Formats: sequence, C-alpha cells, structure tokens
Amino acid sequence: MGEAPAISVDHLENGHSNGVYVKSEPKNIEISVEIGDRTFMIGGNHERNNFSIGVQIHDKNSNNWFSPIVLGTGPKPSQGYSAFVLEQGRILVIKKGSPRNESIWFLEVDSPYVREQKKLLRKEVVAWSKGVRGNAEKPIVISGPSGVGKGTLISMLMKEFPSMFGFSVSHTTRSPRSMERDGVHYHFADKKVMEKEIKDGKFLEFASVHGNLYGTSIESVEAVTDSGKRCILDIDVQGARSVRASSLDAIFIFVCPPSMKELEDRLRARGTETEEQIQKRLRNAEAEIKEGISSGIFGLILYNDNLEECYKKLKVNRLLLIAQNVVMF
Ligand SMILES: Nc1ncnc2c1ncn2[C@@H]1O[C@H](COP(=O)(O)OP(=O)(O)OP(=O)(O)O)[C@@H](O)[C@H]1O
Ligand SMILES: Nc1nc2c(ncn2[C@@H]2O[C@H](COP(=O)(O)O)[C@@H](O)[C@H]2O)c(=O)[nH]1
Repeated sequence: MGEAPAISVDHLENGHSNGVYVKSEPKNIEISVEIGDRTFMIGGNHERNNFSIGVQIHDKNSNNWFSPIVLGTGPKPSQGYSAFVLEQGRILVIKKGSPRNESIWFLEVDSPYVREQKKLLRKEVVAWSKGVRGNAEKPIVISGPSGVGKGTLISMLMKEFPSMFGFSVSHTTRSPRSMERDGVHYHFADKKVMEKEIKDGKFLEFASVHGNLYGTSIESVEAVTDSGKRCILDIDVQGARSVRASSLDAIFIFVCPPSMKELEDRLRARGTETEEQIQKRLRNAEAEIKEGISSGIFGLILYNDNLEECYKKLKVNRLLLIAQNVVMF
C-alpha cells in the first residue's frame, strides 16, 4: 500500500509536527483529522472487530457520515493516537504506549493506490499500511522467462512507489546493452573476478543463464534493505530456487507470457539480442515456464498479457497476500 519511510517516533512524539494539521487527543480513543472538506475519525471500533481500529468519514458538504471500505490491517485498538497529515493523501498514525515496531501506521486516504481501488471497487476506500523503521521487509523475488516483462513491471512498481521499493542490482558477465549503465542496471563483471567473489561467499545466489553468469551479491541486497526499502530481485528460476533454500525469507512471484509466440515477438521487438541469443532464450523459456508453474516455489503466478492489467493484478494480489499475512506493502 502506501509508502512507508523510516521515521523516528521520538522526534514526532516530542511534539514536532509537519505543520500541516495535527489533532491529538491522548485521552480519547478516537482522533479526528481534517483534510479539505472531510474529517476522518480514526480509532473507534465502528466495525466491532478487535483486529483493527475503525475509520469513519464526515463530509462537510453533505453533512453525512459514512464508513469506507478499509483495506489492509490497521493498528489494534489503543488508549491513544497522534495523527499527522502527510503529503500524497496519507495520514501518519502513531499508536501511543505500544512497542516501537507496533507504533507507526499509515492510513492512505487519497494516494494513487487508494484512488485506483476506489475506481475498481466503486466505493469509498482507505488503506492501512504499517510503517517501516529501518527494518527490512521481506524481499520480493520476481522470475519468469526472458522478455516476459519482469523488468517493465518492476519499473512501474518503482515509479509508483519510489520510496518503498529498491532494486537489487545483480552482477553479470554479459556485455552491457547500449542503454545499460554499470551499477544501475547491472554490475558488469569480469568472469574470473565474479567467480572468485562467488567462492569467497559474497553472493546470495548465482546461476548460469543463457550462457552467462548472473548473481545477486549480499552487498546489493543489503544496500537496499539498509535504505529501509523493500528489495526487489529480478532473477531466473534457478536463482529463485537458491534464494528459497537460503536464509532469506522472501515472497516469490512468477510472470508467464500469454503464449510463446508473444514472448518471441516481445524479445524481437526489444531488439537487444541477436537471432542466436533469441533462439537460446526461447528454448530456455519453455523449461523455465514449466518449472515456474509446477515447482511450488512461487506464491503468485501472473500472466502478463495486457501490461496495465497485469500491473493491476500485481498490485491487487498483494491484498490477497496481505490477507494471508504473507506480504504487506
Ligand atoms: N504486456 C506486454 N505487452 C507487450 N509488450 C510488453 C509487455 N510487457 C513488456 N513488454 C515489452 O516486452 C519487452 C520485454 O520486456 P522486459 O525487458 O521487461 O522483459 P524481462 O522479462 O525483464 O526480460 P529479461 O529477463 O530478458 O530482462 C520490452 O520491450 C517491453 O516493453
Ligand atoms: N539467477 C539470477 N538470474 C538473474 C540475475 N539477474 C538477472 N537474472 C536473470 O537473467 C535473465 C536474463 O537477463 P538479461 O538482463 O540478460 O535479459 C533474466 O531472466 C533475469 O531474470 C541474478 O542476479 N541471478
């Protein structure tokens, strides 16, 4: 869901606000936050559930109260909250008297994600997400055959949620493509040097893919998690299998093409491989798709037919995964 920057509770609880609008009533179990013509009442248990506090909205123009659909899991009822209006249609809610890892929450009331959900559900929607305080959340491993659109989907996710996701920059021994920059798209590596680093235990996983060596260094994953972002790994199925067997607790997503013909067309249209390399990638794709679907490694399998639809599914499915307590973003 919303972006979850690292935030210091001490700083906020000592009375510094962002100066936009703050109303904190420690003795009241509900707080009200005004944004434009609306007042959000946060904290009551309107839904009568003990899992998540309620949210009600008052619209000044119509003088009506209504209960929105509340996505995600919010904080459990508490004795007091503080609220701060943030940019991008989000409210920071700090639950008082809670352990630090339970104290920071974000209620998205008009973020791009919530606007999209409103359109999809045709109802008023708000969404909870939990704050990240420097602790890395489960990384996301995205696999699928070459040319299926993994990189495209990842770019869309990173563009929409720039402060939430960070890309793990892999090492590879293949030559850079014309638009690729060392250290951004890949760390382009010498084979002997990379092999030595693998031997020295510097890699979380590595694999020979389409005739070149690729690998995820521990340093690359740490660089992302240290920045407080959720790490995304774009790796092949062999790499996903290795990560699955490693100590890294991750979420695994496999992307399938609508057909082999479409995969071939995409690879050709991308224009980055020679005919021989395209043929090799297509041959490997068949085995990868079989393994991706049947191996049981992947918790979510997406078909990338229409790009926008697939991206939507990637985002909507996270709700399903949240409900299963597998992922929260
Ligand atoms: N749903 C889609 N419909 C049509 N074209 C698409 C779709 N998704 C991605 N593409 C295009 O297909 C090509 C391959 O996409 P992309 O480079 O993202 O694949 P990839 O899975 O990351 O490949 P690789 O594993 O080789 O890095 C790109 O030109 C991209 O613009
Ligand atoms: N096992 C790993 N596979 C990786 C890694 N980085 C990328 N890849 C996969 O390689 C293919 C080809 O990529 P391309 O950039 O040459 O088109 C693609 O399917 C990637 O998922 C890695 O670190 N480890």
